[in-house]
Amino acid sequence: MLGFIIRPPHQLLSLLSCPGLRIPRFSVLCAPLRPAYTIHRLRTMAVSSSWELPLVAVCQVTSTPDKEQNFKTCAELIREAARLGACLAFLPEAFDFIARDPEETQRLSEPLGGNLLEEYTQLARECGLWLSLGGFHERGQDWEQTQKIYNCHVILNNKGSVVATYRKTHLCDVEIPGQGPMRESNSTIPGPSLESPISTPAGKIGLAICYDMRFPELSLALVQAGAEILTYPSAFGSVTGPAHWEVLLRARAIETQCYVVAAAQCGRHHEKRASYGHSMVVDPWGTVVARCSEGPGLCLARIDLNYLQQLRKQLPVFQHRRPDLYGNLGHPLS
Ligand SMILES: O=C(O)CNC(=O)[C@H](CS)NC(=O)CCC(=O)C(=O)O
Repeated sequence: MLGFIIRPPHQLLSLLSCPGLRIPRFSVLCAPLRPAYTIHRLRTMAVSSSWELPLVAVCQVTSTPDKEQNFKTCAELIREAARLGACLAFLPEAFDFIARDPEETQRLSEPLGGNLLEEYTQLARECGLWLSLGGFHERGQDWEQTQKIYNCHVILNNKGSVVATYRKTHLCDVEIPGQGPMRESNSTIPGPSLESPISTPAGKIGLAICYDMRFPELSLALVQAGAEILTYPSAFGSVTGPAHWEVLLRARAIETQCYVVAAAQCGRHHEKRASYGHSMVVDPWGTVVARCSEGPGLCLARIDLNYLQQLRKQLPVFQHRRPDLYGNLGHPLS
């Protein structure tokens, strides 16, 4: 029987539905993987180990313009993540709201010191969880002059303190037939800098947001600065999603030899906008070790940094680069 086990401990996959009544559609359990999950559990209990690895939760939601309802849905998933033993929960880009137009985006936005972040601070404390708030519509210090926001990825520790912020540097101004135009720069100012990876109980996290995943230079800069986990909280389009989402995330994981965590928006946000879903965790080998389906819910994965180190030794691409031929793609961060 053990011959059938193809998933080593770091590749533990589990998919869970959220029991909350307010969540309209649940993630489905991925049936073919269940036997591997069970057998794997028997084996690792004998050998021990993988259950001590940090567990992370990836939350998938359908944000709407209703901020209060969005908070309730996210809070329910975060509490579920804590009950299941996660140390860190990831929320997608625009977890706070998805508005119908730039005017509504401006009106609903808040500063980092506003009420919404305060509620998340209390939630992180109450649950004892670290939170990746993947894209907050932030009124920055220049709000009065610009009337534009930043798309800000905020990391809270388990005491609720803001320990890192990254403001999306590549804005999504694209026009894809069938998807509706995206003009992020109508409401948003691009962030001025990359941020150094931040130490968390799951590993060193490099911060990015959604459309940033199309720029491998950014992921190389983050890994060269020490990232072990890359995060791409997203609200990915319903046309680009099926074609590009998984391929891009797996490519970023393979070429950087990092875990990639991508919490996604899913479903219909309002009459003009829908997102692709399929939140996932990819390991440094490029295997998708956890994924959500199309509806709201969460999935969980264990992060095995020993596996990451072992792989980087076995396949030392970072020692084989030829900056003499193409320059240093991805400069060291300060
Ligand atoms: O609008 C908000 O409130 C929050 N921001 C977003 O949802 C952004 C800009 S419209 N979406 C993306 O970057 C999708 C990228 C994408 O779909 C791709 O790269 O294919």
